[in-house]
Order: sequence, then C-alpha cells, then structure tokens
Amino acid sequence: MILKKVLIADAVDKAAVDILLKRNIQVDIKTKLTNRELISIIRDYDVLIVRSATKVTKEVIDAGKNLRVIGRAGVGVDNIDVDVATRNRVLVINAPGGNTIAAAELTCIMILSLARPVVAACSKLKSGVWDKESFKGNEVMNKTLAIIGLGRIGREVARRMQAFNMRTIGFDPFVTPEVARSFGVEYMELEKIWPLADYITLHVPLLEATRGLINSITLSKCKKGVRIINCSRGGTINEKALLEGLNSGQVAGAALDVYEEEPCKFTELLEHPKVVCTPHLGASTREAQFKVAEEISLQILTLMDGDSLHVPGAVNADVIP
Ligand SMILES: O=C(O)[C@H](O)COP(=O)(O)O
Repeated sequence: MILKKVLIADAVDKAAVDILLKRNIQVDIKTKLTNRELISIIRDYDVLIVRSATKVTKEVIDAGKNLRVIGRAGVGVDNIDVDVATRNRVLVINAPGGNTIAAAELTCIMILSLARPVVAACSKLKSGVWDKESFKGNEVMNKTLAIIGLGRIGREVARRMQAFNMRTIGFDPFVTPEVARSFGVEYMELEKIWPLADYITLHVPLLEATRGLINSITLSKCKKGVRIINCSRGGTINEKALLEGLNSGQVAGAALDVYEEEPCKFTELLEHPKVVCTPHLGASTREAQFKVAEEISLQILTLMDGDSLHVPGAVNADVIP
C-alpha cells in the first residue's frame, strides 16, 4: 500500500510521529477540529489517526477521497463508521493490546474506591474538615466480583482482584467455562450472576447486544447494595436507571469512567454522593499512550511493506488488498 500523508486528529503520543517520520511519511497534527473542518481537509490524506474524541462519520469518510486507512490509537472503534469505511474500501485498524493494563488498573482503583470512600474523604479534608465518622468503608476480601466481558482487560482485572481475595465470577459469550477457569473466574450465565454479585464491572464493547445491559430490570435482579463499575463503554449502562438505583439504595455505589454522552452532561449522576467519576481516563497513562501510538504506527508501516497478514488490529480485514 502506498501511504504518504497522515493526519493525526487527536492527542496521540509523539512515538507515532517519530516512527512515521523515519519512513519519510508526512505527518500533520491537527487536533480539536470540528467535523466540518475535518471534512474540508481529509481529502489530502491517505491515513487518519484518531483516539475517541474525533467522530469519523460517514461524511468524513465520504469526503476522504484518498483515504486508505483509519487508525484508532486505542481499542474502541465505535467513534468510526466502520460499515461506511468498509463500503468505501477504507481499512480500519486499532491498537488492541496497548492500553489493556491501564484500563485494568483503573478498574481496580475504581473497585477499591467504591469499597473505601477515599475520594469523598479527601475532598472533605481538603475543604478543611477532619471527619473520621462519615467514611467507614468495606473490605473487598470474600466479596464477589462479577466481570462481564472476559477479554484482555476483564482477565487482568480478575487476576489483580483475586490478589485481594475476592471471589471472581464472570460471563462472556466468546469464552468457555474452561478458559475462564484458567484465570480463576467461575463462569456463569448472566441470570445467575445478578443475584450473586457484590460488585459488577463491565468489559464489553458497545454493541446492540450490550446497549443498556445494566438497566432497571437487571438492577432489580441484583443484590441490594450492589456496586457498579464501568471503564468499558458508555451506553452499556442505562444511566437513568442507574441513578434511580442509587437513589433507592438498590445500588450502593457506582464508579464511572465512560458515559452515554461524552463529555457527560448528566450532572445529577456525576454529582451524586455515591458516584466516583473520571472523564474517560482508562487509557490515560504514559505507558499505554506510548504503546498504542507505537502499535498503530508500526501497523501502518507493515501495510506499506505489503505485509498485511501481520496487522493484528485490522477491524475490517476484508478491505486489505
Ligand atoms: O477504546 C479505548 O482504547 C479507550 O476507551 C481509550 O480511549 P481514548 O484513546 O480516547 O482515551
């Protein structure tokens, strides 16, 4: 594949530029473009690299008359219209492994921050109040953690939380009970999971099958006082139902990194005293950003070398010539 001009449209680590420049590829960095601005310039590029902020819509792809590759420096491609890309013979690639550990570690922090109210206690102390009474937490030892989605990230979460002596149960339609057992997870169908879990963490992509997976019905099947963690994709939780659950006491806490709409404007949820929230920081470590930038740019070089069999992040591989 001949690829000469790359547009980086989101905040991608410099490693990507360094790798591409070594092969004399022209790299332009233009972040925070509006959709209209992106549409007006995309025709000049063979490759577009994004994270999750830029929405690569049908209009953008149609305007990209010379576009051959869209690279996602990260995992989720739900900000890219992959169907239209496929129809237009534009290859979509992602960096499937680079931010696994960052996302798994943030999830563990979220679980622990629901068990021990560190965030609330810290803000109170910073506001000048020494309050030792209001922040009694819980131990996670011997509690049950349900992991929905047993892919790369779900497995790393399981291994880490087992070190805290949590019982780990889980479900994934693409994983067998034997495989789940190999990393210490007791495999169960969702209907069995809901009433057992003290904590539920989601590690699924946003698909029609996972949209609103946590909703008023599934929450009503859970133990009273369940805690919900989401560092996967917004939209997998029905936020209105979650808020109702928090208000009724059915849900004892929620730790959210991703939202139905980003940036999230659902202030009632964000400001809820039982909610710990971060602005989609799952992949935001120096190490992860270096790795995804390196992973995506090396795949671009591999495509240039015609070695398409070694492009692990090809999302619509049938487009590869
Ligand atoms: O899908 C991903 O890779 C993560 O959600 C990270 O998204 P980001 O690159 O926009 O931080």
